[in-house]
Amino acid sequence: MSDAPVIRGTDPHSFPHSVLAERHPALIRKVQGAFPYGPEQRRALEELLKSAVDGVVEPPDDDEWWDTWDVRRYAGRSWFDLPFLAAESCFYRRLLHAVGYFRPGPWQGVDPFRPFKLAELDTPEAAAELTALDALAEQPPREQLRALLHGSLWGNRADLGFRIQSAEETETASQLVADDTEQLTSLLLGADVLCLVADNAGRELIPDLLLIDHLLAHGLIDRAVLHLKPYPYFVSDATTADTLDAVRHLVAAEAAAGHRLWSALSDGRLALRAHPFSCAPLPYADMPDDLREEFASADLTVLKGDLNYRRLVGDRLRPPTTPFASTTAYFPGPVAALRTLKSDVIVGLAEKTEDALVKAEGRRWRTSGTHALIQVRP
Ligand SMILES: O=P(O)(O)OC[C@H]1O[C@](O)(CO)[C@@H](O)[C@@H]1O
Repeated sequence: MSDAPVIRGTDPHSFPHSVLAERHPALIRKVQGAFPYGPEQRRALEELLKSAVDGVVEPPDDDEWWDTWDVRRYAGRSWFDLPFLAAESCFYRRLLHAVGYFRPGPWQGVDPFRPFKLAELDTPEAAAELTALDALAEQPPREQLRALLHGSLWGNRADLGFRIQSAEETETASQLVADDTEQLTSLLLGADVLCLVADNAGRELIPDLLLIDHLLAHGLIDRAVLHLKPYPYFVSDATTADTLDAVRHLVAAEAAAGHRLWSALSDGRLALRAHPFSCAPLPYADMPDDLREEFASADLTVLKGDLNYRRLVGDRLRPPTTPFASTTAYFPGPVAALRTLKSDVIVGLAEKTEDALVKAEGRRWRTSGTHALIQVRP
């Protein structure tokens, strides 16, 4: 089914079009408001704003990322004509370039999204996550694991890019459209090494870290490898700096998990990775050999979030009943996806589930973030 249509934003009524035409400009405005950038950066951001709305892709000459991932070929084309995954990825690269993130100088390495990510850590929702841990300890072990998995899953709803467009945070109608929780729990209980491919910082990363801590602290796994982005990407995607912020936050909150995670990082039971491919505009099917070997050496890889899901199954409009197992057969080891639905891509649905969703909501269920899934390919 690799010839299923690639998702693009060409249709003005489509979801990708709305992301490119509305979400990206709103994000630039937010970034402009968050820092006292100098004239050069302000000019570059204004140019990007114009280009994002009605311009074309203009790769900067001094950025080799465009060559590394062969996306300079999109120069001169409308953002809306590009494959959606490439359009978004190129947009974030341009945004970082505009604020001088990669250029030697005082703004080098200053994450334009950091204020938003830090604010996430201080929300009542993040605090509630920690309070809930005490009550959880009273539950039977399998129930604890299930609750932590679901905490990590629903934490994925918390990305800032998504909330820029959908202001309301609907708690109603939340449901799993595919639920392999039992299979995932069994796989985790038999695993020594877990790879967790993180998605967002802040309110998503905290439950991810609590899950990892639980697995390590109870001896359910020996080692965890946490895959992060090497630099800011898709607004709230977690980097090493964000992970350290989250662990420091847990330590400051005097959560025992914070101290245990600190030790696990120090003694190597929790290892961090930041592979360049994590910010590539490509599906995981095209991953380089060293990353493939890394995933192959784990007993289980869990991919978090919508973007990772799109990259795992391919950013294409496949029939929703296409089996998850065959779509991910190329992945070099057991793999699981934990994702709230925030884009058109979906596979692995039962026919009656798809029918019921379409009947009740048309297409909205695909992108509203009110539905989620846990899918596993052992
Ligand atoms: O943080 P997540 O779960 O990867 O979601 C990010 C999603 O937001 C978007 O950028 C816009 O919806 C999607 O394209 C992307 O998949």
